[in-house]
Parts: sequence; C-alpha cells; structure tokens
Amino acid sequence: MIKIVLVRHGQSEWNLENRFTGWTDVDLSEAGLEEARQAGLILKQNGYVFDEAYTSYLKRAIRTLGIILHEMDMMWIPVYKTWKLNERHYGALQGLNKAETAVKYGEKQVLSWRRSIDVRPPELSLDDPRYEASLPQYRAMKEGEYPRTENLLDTEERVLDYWKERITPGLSSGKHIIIAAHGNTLRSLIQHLDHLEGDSLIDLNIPTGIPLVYELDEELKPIRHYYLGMEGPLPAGIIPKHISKESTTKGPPA
Ligand SMILES: O=C(O)[C@H](O)COP(=O)(O)O
Repeated sequence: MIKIVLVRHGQSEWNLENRFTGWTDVDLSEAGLEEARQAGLILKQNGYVFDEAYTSYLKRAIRTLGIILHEMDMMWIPVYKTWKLNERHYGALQGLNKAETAVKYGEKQVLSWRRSIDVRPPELSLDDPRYEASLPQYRAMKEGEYPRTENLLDTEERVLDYWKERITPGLSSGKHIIIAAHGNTLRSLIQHLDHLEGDSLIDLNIPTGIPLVYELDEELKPIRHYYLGMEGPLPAGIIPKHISKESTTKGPPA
C-alpha cells in the first residue's frame, strides 16, 4: 500500500474576502497560517515522514508547505515547485467577490463556473493587468501556455501531466510524498483518482489546511482516503473544528 498526503493551502486573504483567486498570488490569512501550523503538528503527531514535497508557484501553497515542514522538522527534504500545480485559473473572475458575482450572474452560473468540469469563466484579455505571463516565474512557459481562463478539465490536463511525469515514479519507487496545492488542483487530481463525475464532483470541496491521506495500491489505484486529525483518521465527512467555517464544506465522498 502506498500513502500520499494532499493538503490544500491554509485559508488565504481572498478566501477570507470570498474573492475568486485563481493565479492571483495572495498570501495566507492569520487563520491560514494557524491552519498550516496545525497541519504540520497533525502530521508529526501521526508519525508521518516525507522524502519529497511538491507545490505550486503560488505563495499561499508554498508557505503552507514550508510551515508544515517546519513543524515536522523536515525542511531539509527536496521541494519541487511548478506552475502545473497552480490553482485553476479563474479568468476574468479573478479578484471579483463570489457573492457579488452570484448576484450579478446568478447562483447557478457561478456554481457552474466554480464546480462543473467543462465550463470556462470569461477569459482575460492579453492587455488585462491580471494577465501576468511576464512575471519571472512564468517566463519559461511556452507561447500561449499561460492561461487566460480554465475549466476543471484544463486544470486536470496540466495537473495529471505533472502527476504522471514527476510524481507517480517516486510513489511507485516507495517515496513518501506530500503535495501542498489548491482547491481545484486537488479536485482535479481526486476526480482522476476516484473517477468522479456529475453531482459527486459538483459537491467535492476540499477544506483548507487539513491533511488528506490517499492510500493507493501498487497500480496507484485508491484503496481508501481520509482526513487526518490529531488522533488519526477522521470519520468520513468530519472536518476538525479548527478549520474556518467558509472552508469546511463536503470533502471527497466516503
Ligand atoms: O481560486 C479560488 O478562488 C479558490 O482558491 C478556490 O475557489 P473555489 O472554491 O471557488 O473554486
């Protein structure tokens, strides 16, 4: 049996303000910093050790991982960063308040943008200041690779590309791996692992800052998964109290 730990970054400043974030590089809120510390303590308390870690180019995930590894006294392990694990790009919605957007476009439309697999939000124009392909961390991307908007399938394509090319070889060779990433990055990976579609995908929300353990067989097919608390695996559907309300919604189906 092979175990991998997935963790969504701690609550961010725009999670707190209920804004569409995507590739906007916002920091963790105070609650998010504490969630990251708690995640590190939970993993240490449960005796987890890691050989390598993966994260995105976005500071909310990078800092979450750094705090977790600091709490575990594991800052010495290799950490691999990639834009392919960045959050799903929310296009021209980035920066907008989610509640205000729902008033303007309707709840149904916003739910479809947020949780369907094949609906892209309006795209960013190339002269939009939020189109940040010129930032140093994205300069090595190929022409047209920097997204102007994404649906979950677009995100899943780049996440799975990296998962298959860079992460599964380590897993199959017995490495203990943690991935600190984003709500939709992890939703797209879980969609692939658990073959989720329809309502079970629409209802899939990953809480911030809680370690999610996937146990995989030799073919890397899921055997079971569970969120981790201080006392070990949490019963399905239970999210620890310390997580802020707006991030505690239904986790992966039991
Ligand atoms: O990018 C964002 O806005 C959040 O990280 C995830 O938002 P969502 O839960 O609306 O997809």
